[in-house]
Amino acid sequence: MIELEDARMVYGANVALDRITLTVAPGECLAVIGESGSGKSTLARVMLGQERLTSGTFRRDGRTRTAYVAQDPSDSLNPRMSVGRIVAEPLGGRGAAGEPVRAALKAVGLDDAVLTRRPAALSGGQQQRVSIARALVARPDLLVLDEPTSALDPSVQAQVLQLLQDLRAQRGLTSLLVTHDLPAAAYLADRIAVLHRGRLVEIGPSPAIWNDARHPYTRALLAAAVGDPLPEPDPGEQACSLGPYCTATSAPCPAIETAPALAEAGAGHLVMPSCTESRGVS
Ligand SMILES: Nc1ncnc2c1ncn2[C@@H]1O[C@H](COP(=O)(O)OP(=O)(O)OP(=O)(O)O)[C@@H](O)[C@H]1O
Repeated sequence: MIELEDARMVYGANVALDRITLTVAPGECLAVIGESGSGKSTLARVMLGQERLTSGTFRRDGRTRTAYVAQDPSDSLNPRMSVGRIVAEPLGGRGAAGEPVRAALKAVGLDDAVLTRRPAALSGGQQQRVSIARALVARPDLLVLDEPTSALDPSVQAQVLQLLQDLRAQRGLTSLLVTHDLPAAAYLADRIAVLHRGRLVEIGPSPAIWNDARHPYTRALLAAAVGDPLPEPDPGEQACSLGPYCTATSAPCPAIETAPALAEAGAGHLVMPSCTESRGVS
């Protein structure tokens, strides 16, 4: 179990994470979605143990092995190294043509012919498969995927998502998927956490978020994902400034600043209160 409790990360005047409480259960894929600047990458770095929280608690077993798949394989793969050496990196660079490397390549659908090739000789989809093989080779306990398909052609994105889904099923991987791609999150993840300006505004099982999103910000993300116009605000349910239709006169909406943090509860579907609820207006 990996847990964040009341986590805050502050960089100067920027609050990247604000009172985040959530868990990732063994074998679970938790997706974290939100726009650019919402705090997703910061959360990923904390989960990888690369950064310490400003306040709050991060708990995971000290022996947890983590691995990371970056957004753009052309940036993350060393162009001067062979595929075999790249995949062997987490093993200390040993065994570039050894069995673990071959097995990792096989698991991502690549054969031994790629072992001696340089990344530039491969397609974008094959390069991302190489970075997934590198992440898997040392059998991590937690895999962090940062926008793993967004640098790929749309036709290849579906194949890589399918691969990740197959790997989850075969290996029972525990993973954190960071993305702004809500359909990808709904496809791959068991649960989705929605971040806005560092705050957790909604969290729940993927089908609940996809079919029954409650927070106006999540609804706006969904509408954008499927190319619909933004949903009309419901006058009976006033949004907060985190949604597109808050009528608060100051931004960010003071109601949101003081809204209680969501205390994530297992498989439950939790939503940050709207403005009116937060202000106690009936
Ligand atoms: N090292 C840092 N120093 C200063 N500010 C930072 C740092 N890292 C993140 N931030 C700020 O924290 C906030 C959250 O950034 P973060 O990169 O986590 O968001 P994100 O959702 O991952 O965005 P993107 O999708 O663009 O990567 C932003 O306001 C960002 O400018």
